[in-house]
Amino acid sequence: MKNQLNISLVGVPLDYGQSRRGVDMGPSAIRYAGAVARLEAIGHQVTDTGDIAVPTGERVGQDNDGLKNLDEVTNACTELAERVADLTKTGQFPLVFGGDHSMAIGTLAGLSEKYDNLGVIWYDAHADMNTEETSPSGNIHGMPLAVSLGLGHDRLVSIYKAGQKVKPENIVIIGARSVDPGERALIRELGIKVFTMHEIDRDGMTSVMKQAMDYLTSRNIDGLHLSLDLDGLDPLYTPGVGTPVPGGISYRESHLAMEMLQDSGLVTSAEFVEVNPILDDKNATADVAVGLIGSLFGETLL
Ligand SMILES: NC(=[NH2+])NCCC[C@H](N)C(=O)O
Ligand SMILES: [Mn+2]
Ligand SMILES: [Mn+2]
Repeated sequence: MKNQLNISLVGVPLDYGQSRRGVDMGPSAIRYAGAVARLEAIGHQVTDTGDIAVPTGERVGQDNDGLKNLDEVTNACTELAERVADLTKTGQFPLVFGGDHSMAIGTLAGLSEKYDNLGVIWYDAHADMNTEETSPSGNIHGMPLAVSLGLGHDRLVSIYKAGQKVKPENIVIIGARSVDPGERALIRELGIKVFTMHEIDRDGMTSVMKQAMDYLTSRNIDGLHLSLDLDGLDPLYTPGVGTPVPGGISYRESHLAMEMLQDSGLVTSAEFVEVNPILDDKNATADVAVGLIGSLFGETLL
């Protein structure tokens, strides 16, 4: 992605994957923070394809099999998968704004249309690898990585097409510091590569990103998706998230990570999720998201 890209934005105003209202306004907040102008200033061609349809108004969702709002999440992810698949077919770079992280089920399903061996960087305080059996909350935003591995409720696993969308050995989690017991067991069982805050503290972000990218290129990935949950950063920098966890990645480390991804030329799609303007401090979290987008897409200081 060194060169000028054709970037297509997709908004996913989805808050049904968790219990705190307001994250449905994330895509607007990121747009208001100037995402399009920032990308155009770098020289990219940007098309905003608008938002995925999500029911608004008083919450209508219901629990099914221990999953909150299964219908609403399934419907939104199905539409998103189709939109993302279409964009990859026409050579567009899909850049998706959320919305709660359950939307990644749709993004990854759509990407599986083009990529047989997709790499995924999951930048997050959480592993998002619960299933309805292990989830402490029933919130689907804690499950998208498990679902994309083919694990979890059949209706979620069969969104867009049946089965696994991403291989366990092609995933790298960065920034983890809140992992549930069932997720820990699954990480061990599948041998998922995780750089927790411990490795970031001990080795530094430069080394962690080098290791992550060396690992992924050794898997011969045919594309790389960045799924960036704003709660991966310390809530000091990104207070507008529904599940903040202290002791997170710093602002500087995050910019460095984005710059290293840009330099690698590996990234073929990205999503920025969990921006909740109601919980935010004067759109600070969306501002950080747009700054990181700038670094990811080639903005330089000089
Ligand atoms: N995308 C997120 N913010 N996920 C938070 C998940 C929290 C917790 N592990 C759960 O399953 O409910
Ligand atoms: Mn998270
Ligand atoms: Mn997440």
